[in-house]
Amino acid sequence: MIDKTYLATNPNIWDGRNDGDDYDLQRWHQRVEVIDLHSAVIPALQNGQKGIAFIGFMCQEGVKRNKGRLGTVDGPYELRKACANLPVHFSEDLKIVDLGNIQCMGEDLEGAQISLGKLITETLLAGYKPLVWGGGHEIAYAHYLGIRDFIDQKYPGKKIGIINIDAHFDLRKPDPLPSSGTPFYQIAMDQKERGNNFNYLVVGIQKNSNTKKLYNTATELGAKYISGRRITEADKVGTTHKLVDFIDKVDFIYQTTCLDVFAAHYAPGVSASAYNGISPNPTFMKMFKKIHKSGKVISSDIAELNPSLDLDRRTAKLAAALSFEIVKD
Ligand SMILES: N=CN[C@@H](CCC(=O)O)C(=O)O
Ligand SMILES: [Mn+2]
Ligand SMILES: [Mn+2]
Repeated sequence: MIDKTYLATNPNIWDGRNDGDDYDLQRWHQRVEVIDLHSAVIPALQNGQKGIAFIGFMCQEGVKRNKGRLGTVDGPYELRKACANLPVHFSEDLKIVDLGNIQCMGEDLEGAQISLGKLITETLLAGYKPLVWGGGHEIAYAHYLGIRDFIDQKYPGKKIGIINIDAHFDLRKPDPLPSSGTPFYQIAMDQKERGNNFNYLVVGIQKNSNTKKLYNTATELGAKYISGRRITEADKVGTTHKLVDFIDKVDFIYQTTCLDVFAAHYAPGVSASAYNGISPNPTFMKMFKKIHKSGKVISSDIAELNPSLDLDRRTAKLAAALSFEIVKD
């Protein structure tokens, strides 16, 4: 299953404060089992046991092709460090594994996307819920390939819905190459070829971050969106309705978060930082939890962490906080 793009995680990353071995004293670094797929297979889950699998996507080729600021290749490393000290607030029998990383070799983005997709399919087939840490938003096309192939094998005909929390549509047409700005266009074309609807909801869209052409493409492709300025308590009823309506119409959800959806003071460590991005306040977090508690999310990722632009590890900690909500009971 693995090839030259695979790089196992150094178990030393998963280290931090140790308050003791009792379950209620533990932190993530005491629970995460690092698996080196060169010498081991994805561990089997017991009957009924739940599993979360962390995977890193060490890649910035898509951001480079999209003329962005480089640094996302180091995102997975910083994200693991930011998660290591998180307290354990999940059931004692939840299995958490770190399956390692897929790296982009040179300019071979397409090869890395295929490898990541295969690893995600295998992880899903083993019964785990993947949480993939990027990497630029080119992660999304790879992630989709992995989920699509899993659904084809296990649940043929079931509908995939994508919820992208992002300031951007990322619906550019490859010109000529795919990049971090094209993944959802690529997915839309693939779904079309298969005779399926493109079920895509973007949460956090900013007018000053997307051209008219991108809005038109979104309309043509039947994409739905919720503007960043609507993620407020005052607009809660309308946004919740839109969200629930989308969730109800699909069978499985792939949830992806592009960290540049957050305002620059919360998320300075991204290529396309935004002064007017959304806030990770309780209104947003409730919405985020609503998606993840729907029971339909089979896989998720967090993209665009660029540690070289981060301040005081703020963006990494925000990404860790989102990971915490995904993993928590
Ligand atoms: N993944 C990011 N996509 C954005 C980047 C915008 C920017 O760099 O300003 C896009 O292509 O629209
Ligand atoms: Mn974005
Ligand atoms: Mn994006």
